[in-house]
Amino acid sequence: MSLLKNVIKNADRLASPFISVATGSGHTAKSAVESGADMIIALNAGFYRNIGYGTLAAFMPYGNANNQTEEMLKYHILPHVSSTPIVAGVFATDPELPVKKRLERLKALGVEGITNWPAIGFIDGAFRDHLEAEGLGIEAEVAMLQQAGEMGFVTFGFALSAEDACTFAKSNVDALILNVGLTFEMDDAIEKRNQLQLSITKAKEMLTMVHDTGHKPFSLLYGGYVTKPEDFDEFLKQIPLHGYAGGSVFERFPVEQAINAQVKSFKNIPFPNTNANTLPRFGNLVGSSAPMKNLFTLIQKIAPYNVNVCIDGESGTGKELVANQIHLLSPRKSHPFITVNCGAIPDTLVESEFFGYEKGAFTGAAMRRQGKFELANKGTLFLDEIADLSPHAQAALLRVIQQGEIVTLGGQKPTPVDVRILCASNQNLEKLVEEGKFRVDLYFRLSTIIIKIPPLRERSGDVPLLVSNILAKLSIKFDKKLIGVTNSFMDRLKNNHWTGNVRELEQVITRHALIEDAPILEGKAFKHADKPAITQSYNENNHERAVRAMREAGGNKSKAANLLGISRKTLYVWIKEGDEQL
Ligand SMILES: Nc1ncnc2c1ncn2[C@@H]1O[C@H](COP(=O)(O)OP(=O)(O)OP(=O)(O)O)[C@@H](O)[C@H]1O
Repeated sequence: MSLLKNVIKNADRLASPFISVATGSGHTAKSAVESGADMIIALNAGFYRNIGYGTLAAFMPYGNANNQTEEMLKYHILPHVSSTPIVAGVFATDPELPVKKRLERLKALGVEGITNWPAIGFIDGAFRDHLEAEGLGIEAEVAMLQQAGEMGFVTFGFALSAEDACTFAKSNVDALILNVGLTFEMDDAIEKRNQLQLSITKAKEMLTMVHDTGHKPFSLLYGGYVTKPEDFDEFLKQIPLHGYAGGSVFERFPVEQAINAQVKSFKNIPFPNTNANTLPRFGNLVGSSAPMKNLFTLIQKIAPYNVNVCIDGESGTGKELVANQIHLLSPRKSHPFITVNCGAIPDTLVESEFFGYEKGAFTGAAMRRQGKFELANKGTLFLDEIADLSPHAQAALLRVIQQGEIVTLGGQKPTPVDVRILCASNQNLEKLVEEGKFRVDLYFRLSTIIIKIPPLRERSGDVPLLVSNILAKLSIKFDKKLIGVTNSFMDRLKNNHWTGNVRELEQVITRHALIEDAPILEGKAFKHADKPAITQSYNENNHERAVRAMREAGGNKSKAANLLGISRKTLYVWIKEGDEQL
């Protein structure tokens, strides 16, 4: 069964809102995948938006809407998507192919779901009456979705009114996308609240009428006055929605950053009344051991103040989750949270990554590009793997921290930026300072507060909670009943060394959930399969372990990182450590 079908079937057990991005280009699809979106909807509206038309242009069946969508999928979107489920927006009347043929072609491309688009619901008045009379109205959309359902697609009824939503629900669509209007950004706070409340009322009315029909399809919100995570949080508090299907909230300029920052924050919104939420947690951090409770208290204390924080912890201990939680508990929470992986920036690109560039600043600079500091303005910048910054990059970073302003490449005058910096490292920064590899002045600027996340082996009491949390997520993902692990397996998990910490635990549980057939995992294969010789040879250093893992994985970096239970980023660091020793 497809991933999408599983999620929909287990909708009431979702731990966090289901977030989809409606895309009309390869660029936005790529960002959606990178941001961890649960689904992508390919709509030609996004295509028109990209070439500068208002979205209404997309509702006109210019040319052949289905040809456009199919080509957009084939040449732009699919090359960037591997496992994220894709839903295609299909026009119910196709001038070129019988609808069944069109759906077959989309199936062959790997599309998992179908929605009615351009939706007739956008059209009203006499024109709609004529279209309905011609058989081009909602009945045609219902018939198209029914055909898609019979062919094994997951069907999404895209509805603009309560009546249309009920029509789709009664025709047994798998899911509804409830459009509550266009997305508007508004400066006037009172007006925005009013408009938001109006769209909440509209969505509530739509969903109540649908539920009154006796149908309870998976329901996603679309559009509306939703530009910030708090806006969607308001909806979730008042209406039993399963998630957000996008609209232009994610496709704002600069697109890549907007999608990335927004999707993550939307997914972080606590979802009321789920099993996974009954676990002791602090935001998305699960834990109840004494060191974790201390950590949560410390985060709570320091988060509201505008101080830079350095997060210190081994690979996979949850440094990014901690950084995100600090941001969410700060007054900056409605501004961007931008992550930079310092290990991934080549030295020559440091300035353009951090500060951005003007059009024409160098060959190839076809348009102005904002740097990470500008993107994070008023928000939080999370510098991951900070120890990987070259001396040159360290100097550039220190300058902007000291001066509170940036100058873009090719730019003339400095622009002030207001950014809180959080950084993380899985190497000992103090030691690097002593060794002269990290600037002491920068270290002091970044480490006003140091937060240490204890390795998992020092808080084995958290293992059962983490296992429950992982199983809850996996049982939805794989549509398997996963209740727990046997006592003997739990003892072994609690006593394991966990070099790769929580990430490694996630990988071990995932492997067992897949290979074992019972709802209670026994972990018979654990010793041999999950603790290969590489993790048992404690006298090997990280570089040697990385090299051995690379050999075992036949040179495949992702596989090697998996074997060690570390991220690819960390694998690079470990491989590089050897070069430095030579
Ligand atoms: N306390 C926790 N509760 C729930 N999940 C956790 C916790 N700690 C870590 N995780 C999960 O473990 C994985 C690794 O977390 P994260 O990426 O934040 O670690 P990291 O320390 O930043 O790793 P790296 O140094 O390798 O980048 C993620 O899937 C995260 O959700």
